[in-house]
This record gives sequence, structure tokens and C-alpha cells, in this order.
Amino acid sequence: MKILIKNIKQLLQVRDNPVQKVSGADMRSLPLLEDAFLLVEGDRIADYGKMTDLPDTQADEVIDASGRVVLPTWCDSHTHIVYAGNREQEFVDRINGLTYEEIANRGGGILNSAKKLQDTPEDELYEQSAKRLEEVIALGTGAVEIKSGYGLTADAELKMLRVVKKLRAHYGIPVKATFLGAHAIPAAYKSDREGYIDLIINEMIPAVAQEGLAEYVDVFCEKGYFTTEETEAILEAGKAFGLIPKIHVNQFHAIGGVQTGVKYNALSVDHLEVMRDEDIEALKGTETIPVALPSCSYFLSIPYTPARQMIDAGLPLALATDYNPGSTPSGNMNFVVATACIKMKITPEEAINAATINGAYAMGLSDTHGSISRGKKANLIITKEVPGYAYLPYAFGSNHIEQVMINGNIN
Ligand SMILES: N=CN[C@@H](CCC(=O)O)C(=O)O
Ligand SMILES: [Zn+2]
Repeated sequence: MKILIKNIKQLLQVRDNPVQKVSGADMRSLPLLEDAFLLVEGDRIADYGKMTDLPDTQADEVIDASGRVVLPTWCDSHTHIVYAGNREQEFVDRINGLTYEEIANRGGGILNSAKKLQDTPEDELYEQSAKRLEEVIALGTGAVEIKSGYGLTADAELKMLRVVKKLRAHYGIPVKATFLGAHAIPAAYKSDREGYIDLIINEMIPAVAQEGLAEYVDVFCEKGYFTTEETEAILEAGKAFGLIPKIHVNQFHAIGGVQTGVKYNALSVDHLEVMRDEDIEALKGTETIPVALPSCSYFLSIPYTPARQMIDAGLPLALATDYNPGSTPSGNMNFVVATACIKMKITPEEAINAATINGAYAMGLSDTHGSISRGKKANLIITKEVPGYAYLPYAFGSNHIEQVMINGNIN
């Protein structure tokens, strides 16, 4: 099957020589072609160029993208979309004055979600999660990472990861799995945190590895959750089973989590709402990509990751949703890109780089996703008629997407 997309107003993120990620000042450059064509063969990008150079080719289907922008689908490298129910009551409680921390201390928060998830059968959990995945694909996400961490028992953590595996098998987009047993200390281990860490290290990680259920290992390295020493022990154990670290750090407090991530060669360090100069320094010259989650800052009214400062310091940056029931009940990458521009003062070019090629890097997918390059997967967003790509984050809150193509198929 050959599909020709012609008359594209702007074809974004065109890279003849694909890169793994873009950093610092290079993030300001978003290579594009105006008045372009794109040829899809099977599930791959076969060719692209200016309309004036359109080869004489027979296509099975022709899409006229006049007035429209075409770009690679979003790569959302940080989500928790496998969860049960919702936490709308906590949302109301926060409006009425309680803090996220106070709610967690009263047994709400992650423990509330864990209780719900433990009581939800696997099939039902799959159905709820599949709906969310379908929703985000329609919003232009074409690759996603999903974490466990709302199980907090060996059985429930494995249940979550089996749901992720089923989602991967059923949907055409890459779905990367992360084991986040160290998301919170469960109530049963309240006065025996060593016991829970022991369970993670000696039972959960080996079981996850044995079933091949995850590629990454994550820890919520934060005051009141897991210390840097505990994080190190868990990452060490994960690494022994081939799990690559990808961790939650610096959401509320800077306790050295960035340095721990760098020490363990984490693929990414995520959140980073509270960053000291030494945390930015620690990331320089490393392969660890910082990931910002602006929808979380928006929803919790906490500081935004100092993305401007980090990019100006020469770092790469990825953007992701953090879609989860507590801190970010939204999986909309379009909103993430707009919020990054509006609140973090990064340019549309930087934000689109952060949400495509750098998001792909944060999931180990740069070779196949995240840019318009020959041979990469044909996962594309075709917008409605728009004045240009900066209009996408500018006119925030509207849905500018007309069609989403996954593996060469229009969804
Ligand atoms: N910060 C830790 N974990 C999730 C939220 C957890 C929750 O409130 O359910 C996050 O990334 O924001
Ligand atoms: Zn998260």
C-alpha cells in the first residue's frame, strides 16, 4: 500500500540524517519543508521532498494536505495510564484547601489508587486503560511509555505490567513498560519500609524480569517516598536483571535524585520541578535526558521545570504528559506542548523537538520514531488547516488534529 500526502503546507521535523536527540541551542532549529510531499509505503516513510520535486509515482491513495501541517506523532515517554477508577474527590479536596502532600499523608494519593487497582480484575483494568490509550492516540500520540506502581503488591504490580503487555500486543504503537514498584510504601509496610524494599528487590524485580514484563525500572525518589540510598539499591537490583533506570526526581524537593540517576546512567530523569544549579550541572555531558511534565505543574499548581534555563545550559529536554489519576489526569500532548511554550517560555521549535525526537530518545526509540526520515515508521499527525506550526501551541485548547496515521494506516 502506497499513500501519497501532497501539497503539505509545512512538513516538520524533516531529518535526512537522523539524530538520536537534540540539545541546547540546536533545539531552536526545527527542520521543515514547505509545499512538500510525503510518500508512505507499507508502515514506513519511503520518501519526501518539495512538491516541485514530486516523482512520477503511482499511489494507492492520495491525501491532499493543502493548508495543513504534517509532523511525526508525539512520543510520550512518561505515563501511568494503567490505573483503576479516578481520584476526582481528591481534586475537589485540593480545591477546598488540602495539599497533595496532606492528601497522601491521610492515606489518599498513590495508596488510594493502589487500593482501587488491587480490587479491579485484570480484564476490567485492561478495558479502562485501553480507552485511555485510544484517547491519546487520537490526540496524536504514536509511541508511549507506561509505568506500573499502583499495585504495590507483587501480584498487583505484575497485573499492571501484564495489562501493559496486552496493550502493546493490541495497539500498533510502541508501548514501553516500566516497573515502578517503588512508587510509595504501601500501608501494610508502613512501619517496615526495609521489608517493602526487600520485597521489591528480591521478589518483584526477579518476577518482572522472569516474565519479561518491563524494560525500565523507576523509583519515586522524593521526601516521604524513597531516599537516594533506597533508590540506588533498587536501581542496582534492576540493573542486575537488565532493567534500565528511568526515574522520578526533584518533583517537590531536590534530594540528590538527579545525581543518583546520572550515577546509574539513567535513560531519563523526570519531573525536575525543583532544580538547583548543581542538578543542572550534574546532567551536563551525560546521556541522561531530562523530562519535563508541564501538565503536572499545571494541575497541582507547583513550579514548572526550569526548561529555559536547562536548554540555555546546553541540555536536551523531552516533554511528556505524566498521565495519571492523581497529579495529571490528562494525556494530551498538544496541551503539554502549548503549556511548555506558554509557561516555560520555550519556543514552539524547542517544544516540538522535545515532544517528538527527544521523547523518542527517552524511550530508546530514536532509530524508528520521532522524525520524518526515510525508513522510519509512518506515524504522522495531519493537522486541520492552520496558518503555520506555531499556531498549534498558540491556539491552545483547540483540537487542531484532523488525522492520525499509525504505521501507514489512518486511524
Ligand atoms: N510523582 C509520582 N507519581 C505520579 C503521581 C502519583 C499520583 O498522585 O498518583 C507523578 O509522576 O506525578
Ligand atoms: Zn510519573
